[in-house]
Amino acid sequence: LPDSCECGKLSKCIQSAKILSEGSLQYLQHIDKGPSMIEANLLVNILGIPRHEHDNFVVLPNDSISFDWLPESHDVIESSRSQPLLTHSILLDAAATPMHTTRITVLFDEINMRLRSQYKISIHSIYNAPCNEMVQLEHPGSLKLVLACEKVRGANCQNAIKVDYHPQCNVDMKYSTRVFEADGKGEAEIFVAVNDTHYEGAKYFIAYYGLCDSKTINRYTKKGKCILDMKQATSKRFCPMEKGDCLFGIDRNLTISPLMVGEYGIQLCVVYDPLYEKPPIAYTNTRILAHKVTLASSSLAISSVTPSLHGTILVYASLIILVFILLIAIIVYKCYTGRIRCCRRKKQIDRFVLDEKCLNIHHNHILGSGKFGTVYLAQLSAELHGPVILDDQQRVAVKTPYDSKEARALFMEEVEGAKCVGRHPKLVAIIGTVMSDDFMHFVMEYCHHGNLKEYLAKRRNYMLGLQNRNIDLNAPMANIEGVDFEQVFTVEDIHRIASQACTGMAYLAQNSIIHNALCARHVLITSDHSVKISDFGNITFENNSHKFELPTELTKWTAIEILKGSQPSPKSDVWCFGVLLWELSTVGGSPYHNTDNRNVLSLLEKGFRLPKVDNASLLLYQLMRELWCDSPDDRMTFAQLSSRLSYTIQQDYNASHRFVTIDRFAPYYVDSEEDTKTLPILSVPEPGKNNRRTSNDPAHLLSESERLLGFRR
Ligand SMILES: Nc1ncnc2c1ncn2[C@@H]1O[C@H](COP(=O)(O)OP(=O)(O)OP(=O)(O)O)[C@@H](O)[C@H]1O
Repeated sequence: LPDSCECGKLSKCIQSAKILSEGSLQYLQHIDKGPSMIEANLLVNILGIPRHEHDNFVVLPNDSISFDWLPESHDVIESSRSQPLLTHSILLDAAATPMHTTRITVLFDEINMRLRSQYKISIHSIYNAPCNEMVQLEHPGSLKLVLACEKVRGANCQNAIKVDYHPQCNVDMKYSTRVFEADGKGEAEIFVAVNDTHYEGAKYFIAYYGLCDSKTINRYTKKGKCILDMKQATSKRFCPMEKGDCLFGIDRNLTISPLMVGEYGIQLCVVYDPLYEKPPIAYTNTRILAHKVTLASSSLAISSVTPSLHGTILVYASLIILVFILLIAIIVYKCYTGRIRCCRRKKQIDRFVLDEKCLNIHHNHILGSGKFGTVYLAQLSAELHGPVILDDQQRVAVKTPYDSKEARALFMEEVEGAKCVGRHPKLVAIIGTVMSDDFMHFVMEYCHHGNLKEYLAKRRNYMLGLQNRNIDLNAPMANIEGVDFEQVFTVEDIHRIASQACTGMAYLAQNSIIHNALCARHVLITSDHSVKISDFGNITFENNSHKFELPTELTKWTAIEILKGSQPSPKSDVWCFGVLLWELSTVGGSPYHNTDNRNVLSLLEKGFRLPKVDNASLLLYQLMRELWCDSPDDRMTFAQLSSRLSYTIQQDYNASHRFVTIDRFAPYYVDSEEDTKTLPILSVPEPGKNNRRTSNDPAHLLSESERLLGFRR
């Protein structure tokens, strides 16, 4: 410590803190916290925090400490479990213990308690009581904790927690294939060769195999990824060679019978845990990446299929062709008898092309404008029965690019992105395009309440109006005369919108699509107040080396690793989702509202995060913080987030007041008007506009940002 360390300057004095590499599980008890929930109290000892004359550091609950399990990313059975939850931490008397000790209480669901063994406890900040100072640790100290039987004081080892290593998938393997005839049917065998020496200590292997679903097309390579749908996949377990006591013998061939034309996929996992007697459960709604087994569609289907199978295939193929011809005949007949009058497609090349005559654009009704185009209200001809059910007025939204080469290029990106993502109830659906040399129109579902950012601002202003009239809707006998409940916003609305947006994002992630621009402005609200994710102009695909260009206007939503130059992943969308949750909780506040884009990364690197706000419960804020972990690997997936959200909503249901509260003086509303607008790409910024907010003095920037982010000075 430098001599000059004083109160108020401690954050500069403290470089890092270590935590004792062991924790102790003090006691374990069943507390009735709902079905199958177990509450555990853990003692955490902290070592190595530098001492100081004012030294009396403590770890405060919530923000300063986090508790994570260490899941394995390729774990096939992980997604449907809920994570352990840090419910509270209590400071123990620091003076009475030789080390700084804190007690935390963690809520496990019973399955996790039985199966999971490794957790990480991280201390992010410490509190110095005499100085009334929160000190952010530059490198959060982390403690890896194994919940092993002997660490549970007073536990009966027979019944204590099992140390468990989950199956690890994506195992190196080689396979060979054989096709043969059995009982007049075609059969195939896949022989798996695993290099056992790599997997010493393996209890057994488990292979999942079945028909390969290659629907997820990589935009750049145009090839599909092989994905196994666990609803249809079969599993088989086999043992490493030498294991005499293996229950399942040593044959490693997977028999596929009867053989069907198509590609097959195989995924191999290794199980180490001696206590893991049963094969891992593969939940039926899980889809896992698999190696493609090429024999099925080429060698097997064409050259090796037996005559009887060949016959069956021929019969099926002829039937399909017949049905197809019949369908075409019906469509042609309907077209010529005038039932599909308007939108007979000229070309069949692009299924999204619409006839201009089908579209009546209301040029005087602008829904909004963005970076590269204007969105108008329009109507489709009543005769057009597209894939999307429209309202009774057949209303749609039509985007038209500004008149510039750059705007048209961005417009085309968005159209291509929208075609790529496919259809999902929580995504704005593309209805079609109308293109000519003179104009370009992108026709999409109409969302009556517009974008979420403006939707929130409208409700916030209405509720401020109620406050002006001294109406407190949360008061037991509130005067609700004249209150328009369409215009108020509830805590339940926060939860509902968050869950619906999460469903849409989970669909994208499941299809390896990264949105890259998730924020309240890009979420639209329909006439029945449900959510649709929009703006697919920035999408990329997982594991794609294509250079990603960060949209600068989204810096404040962008994940830390992307700001540092890494490639995006679904986990970077998870970060954006955290910011979206914050926007919801502030009812449309602007994140880091008074911080210049250029300074966001350095603040995040220092560990600063958006502060907790009143409408977010502790649980919800804890969840947001987990979405803003530095490392994408430490963030949960959208599938996990979805179950965490439902859990949080359930827990918050009784605790929270019904209507959101609005702090009219909250600083994050100051610029929100400005943030709802996006300037057209051709517009020239007002001179000196950016200079208004910031000072060039980095020290000033930091302290100002600290204050704005909610840290006490
Ligand atoms: N399908 C739709 N239904 C109703 N309103 C829409 C629809 N699409 C867009 N809008 C409105 O038009 C506005 C402008 O949309 P647009 O996509 O051009 O820009 P943006 O969402 O602000 O994003 P960006 O400028 O980054 O492209 C939106 O904010 C929304 O209010």
